[in-house]
Amino acid sequence: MADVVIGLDLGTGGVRAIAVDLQGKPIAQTTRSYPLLTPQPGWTEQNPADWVAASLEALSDLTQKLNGHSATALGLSGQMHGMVPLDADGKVIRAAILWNDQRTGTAVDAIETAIGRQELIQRTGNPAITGFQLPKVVWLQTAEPQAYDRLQQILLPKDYLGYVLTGEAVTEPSDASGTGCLNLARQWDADILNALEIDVGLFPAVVESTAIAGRLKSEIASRTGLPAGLPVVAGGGDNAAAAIGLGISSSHLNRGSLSIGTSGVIFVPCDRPVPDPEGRVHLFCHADGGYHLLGVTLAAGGALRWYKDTFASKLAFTDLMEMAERSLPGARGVLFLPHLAGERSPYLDPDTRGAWVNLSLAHTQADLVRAVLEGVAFSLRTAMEIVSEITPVHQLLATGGGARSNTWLRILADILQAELMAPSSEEGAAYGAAILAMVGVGAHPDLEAAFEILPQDNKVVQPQANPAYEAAFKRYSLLYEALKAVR
Ligand SMILES: Nc1ncnc2c1ncn2[C@@H]1O[C@H](COP(=O)(O)OP(=O)(O)O)[C@@H](O)[C@H]1O
Ligand SMILES: O=C(CO)[C@@H](O)[C@H](O)COP(=O)(O)O
Repeated sequence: MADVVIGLDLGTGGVRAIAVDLQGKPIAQTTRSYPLLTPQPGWTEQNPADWVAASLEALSDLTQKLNGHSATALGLSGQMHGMVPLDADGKVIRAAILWNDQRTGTAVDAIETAIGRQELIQRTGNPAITGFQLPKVVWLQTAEPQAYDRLQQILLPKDYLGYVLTGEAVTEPSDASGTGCLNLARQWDADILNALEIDVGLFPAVVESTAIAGRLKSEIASRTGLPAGLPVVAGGGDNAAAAIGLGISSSHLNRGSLSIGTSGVIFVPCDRPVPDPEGRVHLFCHADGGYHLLGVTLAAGGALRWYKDTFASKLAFTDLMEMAERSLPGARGVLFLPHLAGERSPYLDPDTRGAWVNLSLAHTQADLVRAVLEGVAFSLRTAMEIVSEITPVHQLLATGGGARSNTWLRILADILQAELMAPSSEEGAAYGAAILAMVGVGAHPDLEAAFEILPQDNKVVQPQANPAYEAAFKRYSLLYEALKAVR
């Protein structure tokens, strides 16, 4: 039977593992979920042990579905910006703090005071941002000094999993650039770290995204059914990996991606590092050696999951989509500000919160849930307008759990006024991780060659003009400032 390559994405809601043959065809996939911990308002954490258990279960389950195919490599992707603190024995010191945690506002102020906002943007592409890893390290220094004193290594979520799988601790530029202390030359910025009295030795070596990070340990092989010594490729942060899986690279400009995961993301590749001077959207390294801009809505799919868990726990996401169809474009006047976890683009405000406005006795659940879908789209349109000031984008390939819904894709296309292309099978970042691994082990000579095997059967959603959305977007754009007064 043919060889396959495995891609594993350590997402926020759970892990997805996929086996892909060398012609790009998905052969099997598995998922496992794990809990999101919120020990205090605005805090989000996960236990790395839960990631490891779920990943090993998913890999073992996947191995049993290979039907004679043999795995020849494993590529990694995962949620960005998390902090996994390890002691001298490589043991986890405390729960991981995640990308959408908002406890580090004071640390952000301290970093910008020490370095300067514009200096940070010029060096790293971004200002200090609460969800990034560096503010978490600064927070640990003062809030948990005993833990900080034990610190010997700081890893990102997917890189911690790679460390467990191979014993090697490395990272790669697309994820590392989301820490806030990797400079645009793809090196840890010693000046920034020295100014904050943080030892640069705490951070792992940076290898290329297609580099072999290590080889599967025999104890992991016995627990998963994968071969000992299997090459594990460094991979990419979830958005860069998802973009690679869609063939989005710095050598094909004006074609970006739209991811509706827990977060909502507009990803636009660029061939040179041009930051937003106000830092309203991110500039990160891409997994192809180039760069990309990223507009982020922190609670996108996460806002819909919140709605489901809070108001409709017995319904499936598909039921909620049908419900939204029973309302009208513009949600019959109801607006939703999706700032349930604070917000990144464009406000960089950890303290902003979500809201429904313009409710009346005539409104129904259908209007409320549609307003959530439209509010996420309005938020992403705000980010896309900023990204387009720097590099125009005409086409977006859609990925993430939300891209499974034709209802949400239609709303997104009409509000973003962009042509959306959705792959027939929504594999997301895990698929891109498999593509990176194929290049890493030489199954394809480079990414351009690997892009030739990507599925082309995308569903196209052309934007339709809708005055209701244009009027609603004008009102939506006033909400953030209007609601500041009532916090
Ligand atoms: N059938 C669906 N229709 C609409 N939205 C969906 C559907 N399935 C999942 N979602 C949305 O996708 C989100 C999960 O997307 P995913 O890419 O798996 O997230 P993550 O990588 O953050 O774990 C869910 O929170 C939900 O909001
Ligand atoms: O913070 C960002 C990007 O800057 C998020 O994209 C996280 O990487 C989480 O991704 P999802 O779990 O929402 O896919």
